[in-house]
Amino acid sequence: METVLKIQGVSKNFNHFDTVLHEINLSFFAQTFNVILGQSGCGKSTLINIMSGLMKPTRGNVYYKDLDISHAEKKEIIKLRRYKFSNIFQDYLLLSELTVRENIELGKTGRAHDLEYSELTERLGIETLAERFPNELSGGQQQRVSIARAMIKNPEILFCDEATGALDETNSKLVVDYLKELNKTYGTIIIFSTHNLKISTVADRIITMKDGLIEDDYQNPFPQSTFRNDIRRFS
Ligand SMILES: Nc1ncnc2c1ncn2[C@@H]1O[C@H](COP(=O)(O)OP(=O)(O)OP(=O)(O)O)[C@@H](O)[C@H]1O
Repeated sequence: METVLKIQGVSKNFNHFDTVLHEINLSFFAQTFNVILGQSGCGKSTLINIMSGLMKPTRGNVYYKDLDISHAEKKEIIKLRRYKFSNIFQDYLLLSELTVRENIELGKTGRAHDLEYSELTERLGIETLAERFPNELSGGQQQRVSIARAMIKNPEILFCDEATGALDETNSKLVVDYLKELNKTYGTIIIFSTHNLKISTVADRIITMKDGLIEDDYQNPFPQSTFRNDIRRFS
């Protein structure tokens, strides 16, 4: 399988002494759905931000194919983030002065493989909200708008940082099933960080983190094609 993203010896310190990631080594492969599981504070968001070129590691390297993102020029990272990478952020980051439609269309690249606004918003159950402003939406609606904005460019890698945290079971299923479909249809690499164990049922691979370290990393022998979030127990 083709390696698309490779993290080599990545550590991150905040304030010169707080080490929140310790020498992480990971590779992500084409067309895979990956879940990073771990409790709050274990370093998932920091790792996602570093992998997606939003933050520099203190030590180590992040490669997108042959490009060392951790040492690349800003303009190369901007181009990569414009066309290849997309992030769903935990705190939505919607622009308050723009409508839902304008917020979502900000994510477009203008290239042929952008997704259709109408299909995307229908799939996410937000098709009636186009003219509203973010402060007129519930938390779950805002989260789905931010998901649509990240999806619309149909990226090669979609980084999802606790992307269903504000959603009820029905809407979590809408989102996770759509992510799974994008993964199957377009080969989108999904890297989904969460503390919700249930989401890992649809993943090809499950990486668990603890205290800034990779604790476990294994293939899911039976990835589900749709998200069963009504399962209460795991065996
Ligand atoms: N900018 C920062 N400055 C200092 N410490 C930070 C900064 N960002 C994160 N941290 C610390 O790094 C550690 C990891 O945080 P991170 O947000 O990566 O964890 P997480 O696993 O994503 O948590 P959650 O699931 O709650 O989002 C935490 O102890 C946090 O307090």
